[in-house]
Amino acid sequence: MADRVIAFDLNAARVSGASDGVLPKAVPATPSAPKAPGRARARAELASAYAALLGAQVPAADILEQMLLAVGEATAAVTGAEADEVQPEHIAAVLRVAGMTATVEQIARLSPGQWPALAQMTSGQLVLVIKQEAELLFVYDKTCPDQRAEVALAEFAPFFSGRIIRARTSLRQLESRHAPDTAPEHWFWGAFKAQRRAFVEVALGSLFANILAVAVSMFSMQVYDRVIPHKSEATLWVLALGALLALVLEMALKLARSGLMDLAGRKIELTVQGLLMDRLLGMKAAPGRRSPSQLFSAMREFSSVREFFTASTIGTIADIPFIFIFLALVASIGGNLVWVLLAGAILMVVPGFLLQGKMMKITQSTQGASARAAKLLHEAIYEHETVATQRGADRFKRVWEELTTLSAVKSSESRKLASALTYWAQMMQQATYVTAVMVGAYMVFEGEFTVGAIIAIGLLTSRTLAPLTQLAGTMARWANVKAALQGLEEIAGADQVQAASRSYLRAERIEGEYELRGLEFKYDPEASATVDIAALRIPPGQRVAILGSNGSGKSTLLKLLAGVYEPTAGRILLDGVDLGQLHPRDLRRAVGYLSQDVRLFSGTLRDNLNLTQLERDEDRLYRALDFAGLGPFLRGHPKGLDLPIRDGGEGLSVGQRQSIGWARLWLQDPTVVILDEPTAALDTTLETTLVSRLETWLDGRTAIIATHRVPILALTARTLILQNGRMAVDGPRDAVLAHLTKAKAAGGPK
Ligand SMILES: Nc1ncnc2c1ncn2[C@@H]1O[C@H](COP(=O)(O)OP(=O)(O)OP(=O)(O)O)[C@@H](O)[C@H]1O
Repeated sequence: MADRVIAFDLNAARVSGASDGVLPKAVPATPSAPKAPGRARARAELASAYAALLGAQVPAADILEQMLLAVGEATAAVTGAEADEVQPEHIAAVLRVAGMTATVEQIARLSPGQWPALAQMTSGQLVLVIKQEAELLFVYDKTCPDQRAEVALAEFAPFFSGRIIRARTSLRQLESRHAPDTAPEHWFWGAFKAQRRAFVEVALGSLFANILAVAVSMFSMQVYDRVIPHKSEATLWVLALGALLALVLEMALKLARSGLMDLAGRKIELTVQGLLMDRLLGMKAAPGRRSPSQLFSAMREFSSVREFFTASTIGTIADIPFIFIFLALVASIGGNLVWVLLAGAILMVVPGFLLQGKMMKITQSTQGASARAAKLLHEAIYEHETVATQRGADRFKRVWEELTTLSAVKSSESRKLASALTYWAQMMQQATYVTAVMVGAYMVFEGEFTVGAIIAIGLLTSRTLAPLTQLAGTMARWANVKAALQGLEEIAGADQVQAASRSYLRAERIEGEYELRGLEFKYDPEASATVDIAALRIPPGQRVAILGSNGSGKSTLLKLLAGVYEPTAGRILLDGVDLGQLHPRDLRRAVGYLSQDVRLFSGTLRDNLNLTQLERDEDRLYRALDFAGLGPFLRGHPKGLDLPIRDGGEGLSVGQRQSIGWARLWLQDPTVVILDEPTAALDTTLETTLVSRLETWLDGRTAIIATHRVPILALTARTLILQNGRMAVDGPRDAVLAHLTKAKAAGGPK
């Protein structure tokens, strides 16, 4: 054991490398201890090794990001002290995000059943203990040939704090690993399934509430048939008290039931809303997808789904099965009279079923018109300047009036139909009552029936049919909800950048070698290809400029290379791996994309720079701004990084926005940079300064730049020219430029 390297401080530079089998002295962790910048990363590597031991492949870079997020949430303050803030609780939280179940535990003594786990030493260091055999511990040590070292328990114990982070593979993870073909739960009804326990309780509550509800009709029957003829006051009181008690119990049960339903409804709503937002954010930017305004209004329509599935609807549905209990009761009291009720019940709901198609049509046109109106409103507000200066107000007003008229007419049609259905159901309920009493009266004439029985049946009729009146109202709203669900279904079922059902290749580091094979991309399947490149190779670290006239396909090609769009045909390989195979997280980390139009979001400038929320170092944010040429402006600004960015991303000039794009790119520090006209909005002074900084910053990075600017061209070594999406020229920059100048001088095509 003399030659092993003890890994007790794999994650802290200060004592790692203790060599001769003697345990490092415990270093008390003091708040003033010097910062260890690599420590958070080392902890992430250790957690990644632990996850791998449990069969989950989670790159350290992912864990590091999650860790910084967890630390950020915990401290809520943005400071530079990233390293020492990573506590076992944060690591456990990160392992949970990776899909495991993880806890931090205090253990009294070391026993084999506890491992593998991360053990915290008295110095605060973490050690990955793989297993325990007799008096030996096997600990992870990446410097050993088989990545493990043996340590005697007696050597380990004095430095062990007693705290461990223990993770286990969750059932969900086991399922996805070993039974990946199981059909995933439906995005909406699946959330209901998860609440089935609550629904069983609701059904039980409904059963008892409905049984108790019979009490009033039984009370009336007894009073008319027994109490009144015998004038027995005592019985009257007993019966009345019994009926009152039943009513109070029924109310208590219904209250409890609606509380349960509210809780379940809230949980369902939160799950579904979270899932929809995940799907929306994770959606592939595929051409032909629903337009942003359609997506926007589909999401807004969720409110009608939420309103529908409130306690009252669920209560109505829960009461429906008990109609049969009441009918059985009526049959036992009134015999054939039950057919009257049954016929009434059917007549009450049939129109609701028959008119569903018509309701659906009206709903679709109402929703279509209101979605278009919402889009128009959005444009009128956000593009107000263009509308005003280009004298577009009249057109906007005309379209607005058309849409609002259509939507008003259609929604009033739908309201009329809904009220007609409800009134019909109410009328049928009353008509059934009248018929039942009439038939009952004939039965009294025949001597088959008592007066009490008629009273009881009258009450039971109202009771039996009441849920159906509510059902008619519910059915009138169902078309609306169904249309909303269909819109949301498209969001929930949209192709995702990271599909849950497949596994991706993980790449800790991407060098940046591109290879295009038979690449083709079409926005419109009917039209010719916007990009069509048979073969192209870009070695790692090369700087390539892409030239071409407007609409030649430069931006589209860059989006394809950045993985924003997927090729319609052919392949794009990055470091020999198809872009579609690479894990989206690794791709996004390694490939920086600066689009032509840099977008800002409402919040502060800090929020806009730190979209990942991983940046905890204010100094780094300022250095990024310095790189992008915005440093002096913001240092002189009274609000600095807290400069508010208004709704719609207003608050900075177009050039400043492009600088923000550069600052974001600098913070991301990617190995591949894809830039679309990256200095088009910058003034020449800033462009020159930036280009001089890029000389060194671009070193070792693959850069693919669409540009018309000479200073940027000077940074590149190779020039590609696109013509109608095809590669017209590909060669060394100077040769291509010389050729272009000659062709221009000769008056030929550019
Ligand atoms: N989202 C889109 N949907 C449909 N067609 C599009 C879309 N974006 C671009 N196009 C079409 O694809 C073609 C190439 O556009 P692209 O933006 O790639 O050109 P570009 O070379 O970058 O032009 P520019 O120099 O003006 O930025 C154009 O004819 C354009 O009409």
